[in-house]
Amino acid sequence: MTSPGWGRRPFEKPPVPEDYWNLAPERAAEALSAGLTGLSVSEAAARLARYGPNDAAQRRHTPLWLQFLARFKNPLVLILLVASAASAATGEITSFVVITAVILLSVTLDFVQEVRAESAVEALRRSVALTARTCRGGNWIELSADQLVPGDLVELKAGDLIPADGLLIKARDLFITQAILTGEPYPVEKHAAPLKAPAAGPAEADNAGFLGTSVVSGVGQLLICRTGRATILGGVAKALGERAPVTAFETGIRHFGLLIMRLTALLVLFVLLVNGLMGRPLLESFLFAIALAVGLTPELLPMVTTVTLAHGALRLAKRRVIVKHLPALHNLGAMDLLCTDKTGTLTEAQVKVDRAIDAEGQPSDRVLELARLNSQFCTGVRSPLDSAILASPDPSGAVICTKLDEVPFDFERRRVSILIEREGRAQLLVKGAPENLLRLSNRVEGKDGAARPLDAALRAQLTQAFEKLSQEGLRALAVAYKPMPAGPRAMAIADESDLIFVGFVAFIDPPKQEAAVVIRELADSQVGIKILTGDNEHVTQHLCQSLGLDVRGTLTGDELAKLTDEALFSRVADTDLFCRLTPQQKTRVVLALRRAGHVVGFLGDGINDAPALHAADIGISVDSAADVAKEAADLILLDHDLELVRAAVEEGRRSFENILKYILMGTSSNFGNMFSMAGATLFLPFLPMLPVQVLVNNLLYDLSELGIPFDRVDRAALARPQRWDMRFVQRFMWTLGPVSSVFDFLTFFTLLYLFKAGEAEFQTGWFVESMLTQTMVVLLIRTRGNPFANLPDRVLAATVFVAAGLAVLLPYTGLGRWIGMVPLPLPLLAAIAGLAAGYFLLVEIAKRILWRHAGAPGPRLQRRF
Ligand SMILES: Nc1ncnc2c1ncn2[C@@H]1O[C@H](COP(=O)(O)OP(=O)(O)OP(=O)(O)O)[C@@H](O)[C@H]1O
Ligand SMILES: [Mg+2]
Repeated sequence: MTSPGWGRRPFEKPPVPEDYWNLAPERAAEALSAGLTGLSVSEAAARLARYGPNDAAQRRHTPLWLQFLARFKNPLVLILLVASAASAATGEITSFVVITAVILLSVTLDFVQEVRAESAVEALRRSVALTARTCRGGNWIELSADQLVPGDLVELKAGDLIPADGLLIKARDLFITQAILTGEPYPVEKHAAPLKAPAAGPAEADNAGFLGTSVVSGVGQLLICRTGRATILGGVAKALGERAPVTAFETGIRHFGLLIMRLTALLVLFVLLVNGLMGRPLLESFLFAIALAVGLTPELLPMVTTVTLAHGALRLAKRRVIVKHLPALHNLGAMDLLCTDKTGTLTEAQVKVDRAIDAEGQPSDRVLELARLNSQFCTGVRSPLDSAILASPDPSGAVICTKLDEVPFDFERRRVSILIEREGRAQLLVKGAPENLLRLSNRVEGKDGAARPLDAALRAQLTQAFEKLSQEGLRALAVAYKPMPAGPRAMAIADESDLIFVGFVAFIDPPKQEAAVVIRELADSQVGIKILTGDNEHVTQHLCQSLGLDVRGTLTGDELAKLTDEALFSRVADTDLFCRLTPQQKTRVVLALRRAGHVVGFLGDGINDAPALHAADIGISVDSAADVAKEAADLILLDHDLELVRAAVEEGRRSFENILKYILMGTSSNFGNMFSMAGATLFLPFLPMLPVQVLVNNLLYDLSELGIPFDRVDRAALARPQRWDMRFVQRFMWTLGPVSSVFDFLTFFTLLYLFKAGEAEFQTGWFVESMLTQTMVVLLIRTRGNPFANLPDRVLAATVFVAAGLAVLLPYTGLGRWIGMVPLPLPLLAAIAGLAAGYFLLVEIAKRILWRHAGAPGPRLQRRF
């Protein structure tokens, strides 16, 4: 609802050079006229006005009256404006007044509804917007990231998405993934020290942090130098965070719009031609043709779509689900496959240490002590495993040692290394996935503390011990260490070799029984589940067993790495468990599933889930997730509960169905009426309806449809994924359109030959008949089954009956007379009622046949990438 500021002063460029990373922090702060202690509240406000908000789109809020005026740029409204001017110029005051009223009413209606819907949704979106810890007026506060300005000071910690571009003024073991900028998947370490040699580009600027990159581990402080569009990423992506891909439903709606436009053009030309040949007055023919075009256009479609989606989003918000991106609801309605992670979704995420055992399988305090030191010093995202280790009883009491360095956890290595100094000796402590640690070890520590070689037999024995733990459903981490030479106080990944294996820490994480119930419900409504996890296959299989889920096929990351995309494509269908996946492999699986024609949802909360969240049709995350995951998601669950996903799927299907109702109405009843109107010009000696009457007719029809976004939806429509099927819409149109026309011609016949109606009476009679049938028929079309068993929502019932009632009463009022209507005799009204009843009966029969043959959701298209 905002557009780039119209003719207003553009935002200023930030006062630092583009290669500000070559400046010392003090120089940069000076250039920014800020200190290194943050801004005052008033200064920040002034800067926000000068440099603009920190979002890539940098939109100024357009005043409401300008937004309102902007609607008059719509071609349809322009045609109407021309028509009203033409009427005024030729003295057709009645037409002029009615057309103007129609324009004002429809524009206002549209505007008010959309503004209300969008501001409600915007408020929801803001409630889950990214925040940054910022120093303002000497206090550290959590601030919405779009409020940041050059000169602000921001704190960074593991899991954060960097909110703008800036210079690091503090950094401790700070590792940042810059894949989005440089394509480099591994995190790079950043320092607060000035660069030794000037850096040519951001890739070499090890002292700067950039918008959109994420903190893997460590902590830091960033002096914000450039915000919004002045950032590197902001310059590239005009609207960051707004997911551009159009949903299949949106494409469908566009095709539908084109179809209607073509038909309208044809019909209008036809009418103009016929009237011209028949020598009717030019202005009147023109106005009539215009009125037909207006009548045919589904002008409320954008409003109905937005209001329906917004209504769905608000209902979901009550159930604690936030929709960040409205069209995502379409995809939710179409989703037939949900990929999910394990921890927190299928388990309670209440991880506890079950036992710690040494290489011989005996309980060992030493293992726990080393694990605890490792967890205590690691600065990466606090994993539930670390929290569990730190929460377990401490047998050894506080050990006195200092941390020298760290190589943080990442999902490729699956381990954390900490270099410590203890009693004057340097030691490397490694904790991570057992397979990986066993591979890196060449010795084993015995009970006596002595290390002996790790031979093949011992290796097999340890692998077996690990598998046994996993099969019991216990997650396990291995612990290993290595004495380091005195001197160097730093370490690198290369040091993680020739380790001494010490033992395992095993964790329990109780399965979430409710999840199994929801998974079954999802299966009943035709949404399949696949589990994509970084954990190993034994634990995951055990978990599925204890939840009573039967799974077909398991694929591990190692196996997956050997498959080509084609081979993977042929395997995904009968594989339900994907284990030990790296973040990139999660993405590969999602893409393969999409290629197989599925509409794929992905639920995950970790940094490692972010790429797959992006790749899926619908990314779903939770409020407590890492920033990157939240940012990549379309849907945020405020509670980590699969039931919310089920509710969201239902809501997606509900909005699909309600939008479809409007479209089906437009293609059948409305289309049929306008079609007959054009046809009637062929043989009637006068216009079948006056242009103003057509416009009023259209206005009342619009009024009757206003309740559609709030309507109830059949159970049958919620029972399976909803896909846009243009062929079905067309079949609907070419069946119900003619049905409507048949009755229209029967009405003509009745009026002309049975009642010998004159021009005004004919036009009035037909107005009433067409209004009655057009509006009331929604009560039949809105449901796939028996309309008496599936009653409409109160709002829709009210709009329909008010519109129909107004249509019947209008001829008896002054207003009716003014637009050329005459009161209808009762027998004629009765005949019209009879005709309408016949029409409803035929529609009901045709509708049921159509739906019976509608078959499964639309064809599964193979997608190309
Ligand atoms: N804090 C940690 N220290 C050492 N190793 C870890 C740590 N956290 C995770 N790992 C290792 O990395 C593996 C993958 O991590 P994790 O299980 O969290 O992946 P995931 O894909 O997020 O799983 P899930 O589907 O359960 O969310 C773990 O199985 C474990 O071996
Ligand atoms: Mg996870």
